[in-house]
Amino acid sequence: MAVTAERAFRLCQLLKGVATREQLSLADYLQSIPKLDSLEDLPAGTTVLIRGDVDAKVGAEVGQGDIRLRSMVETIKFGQEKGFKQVIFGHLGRKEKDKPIGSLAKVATRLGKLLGSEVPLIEDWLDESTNTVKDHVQQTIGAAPNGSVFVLQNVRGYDIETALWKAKPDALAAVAAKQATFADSLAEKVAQVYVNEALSAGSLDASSTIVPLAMNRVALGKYTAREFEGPMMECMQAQFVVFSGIKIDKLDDLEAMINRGKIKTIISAGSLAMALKKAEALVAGKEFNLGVTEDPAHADKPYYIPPDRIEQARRMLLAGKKQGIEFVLPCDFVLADASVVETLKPGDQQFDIGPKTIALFSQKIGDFLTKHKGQESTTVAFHNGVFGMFEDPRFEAGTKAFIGQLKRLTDAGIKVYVGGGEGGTALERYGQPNWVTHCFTAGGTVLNALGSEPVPYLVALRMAAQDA
Ligand SMILES: Nc1ncnc2c1ncn2[C@@H]1O[C@H](COP(=O)(O)OP(=O)(O)OP(=O)(O)O)[C@@H](O)[C@H]1O
Ligand SMILES: O=C(O)[C@H](O)COP(=O)(O)O
Repeated sequence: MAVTAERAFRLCQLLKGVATREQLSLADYLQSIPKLDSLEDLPAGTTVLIRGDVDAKVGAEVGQGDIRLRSMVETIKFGQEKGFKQVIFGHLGRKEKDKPIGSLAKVATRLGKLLGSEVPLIEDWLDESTNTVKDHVQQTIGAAPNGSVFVLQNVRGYDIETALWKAKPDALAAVAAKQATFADSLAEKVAQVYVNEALSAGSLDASSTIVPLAMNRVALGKYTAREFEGPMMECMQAQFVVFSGIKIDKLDDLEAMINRGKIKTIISAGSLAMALKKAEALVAGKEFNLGVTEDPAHADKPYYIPPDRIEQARRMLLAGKKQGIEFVLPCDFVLADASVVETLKPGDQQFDIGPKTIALFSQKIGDFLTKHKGQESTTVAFHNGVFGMFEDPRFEAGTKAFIGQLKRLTDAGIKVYVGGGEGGTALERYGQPNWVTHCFTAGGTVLNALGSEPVPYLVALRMAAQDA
């Protein structure tokens, strides 16, 4: 089915929040999107385009840096058994000024190893002057035997992929028209069946949003469907939530989780905690200086927290307290010179929680365990983010210590889930996989699913499935 610029425009409006979205739950999205097994009836030789989770830093040995690739194997094997010709496409990293975009060569090689078959990489596959697929792609796939698997070179090498990211409302129609051409060309020259097996591809990329609209059939891959239906649905019920990191827009996700009414305890650090700390002081009629974090001279910095976020934090605190939620916030901080302070002065910046906070968090975990004694098997904890600039050993202590606390919760019988992203990296660095119940292979997607915004590719797949 051709996308038509209007349908693409409609989807772009929904994704950018310009048009009003239906209020749907994660379960509603999952119900409306077909699963991989729905493609059982397709004959051998059918070409299937797979949006794959190829954003992986593949290490030297199998098992190193390839967890996202391994997550795709079951779905690809299903297609191989059916005799489909499968074309995997997706992104690796982001375009950075003066740096060449990453190549998927290592990813294709590792996928080949995991599948036990050759996985050729198709280079130079898009004509950017027209946003159409080059003819050699069709010829290569056409000549390949059934069961073949290909990888298209990094889709982010082409500007069309991320054209929606920064598009302003008045530019949406033009961007949608170009992306519709791209999607239609993939449908005409590559495949009319599309599978999303890219749990982490939560950005507004054309490959995971507009492209499915051009397809006759769409489906959610086995791993992705299972992750949403199992662990993600369970995290919706989390009573214990740890939220940290530097991105202040995570406040929206935490607010949505609070409004769901299940949370009993929130431990926070990083920017979110700074906003909550300030809000807590304001509610108590006190002052708490955030240092450079609230200084408008730093408004262009990632750690800057604007006044409207403080107001939001105040609203969240009040709503949370009404529900009986306990907010556990840092009481000391590590500064740039590694000194530890309990209050910040103008000009100060915090890079980690201090030792008193580490002890406080440990004590609060103990309190939580005591309170939930006997109910451990039905209690869920969700952990997102890191407590400081942990990549620098001077500021890793808070993050490192807390990974041990996750083990403590798991050992007590509580189900502990870790959102991917930096929280997942910290678990890898300071702990063992079995210290938690499950670690997601995605960060942003998990926050979207649990938080305030729907996952863009679920919105797109639902629309594609309804129209197909
Ligand atoms: N004071 C701080 N507290 C927390 N993180 C900080 C701080 N200062 C710098 N950072 C950096 O912020 C990054 C983590 O924040 P971010 O909000 O991006 O979390 P994340 O885990 O990547 O999120 P996601 O799970 O959404 O991918 C780390 O690279 C960390 O070094
Ligand atoms: O690594 C990730 O989190 C995903 O691949 C998404 O990457 P992006 O934030 O560059 O879209």
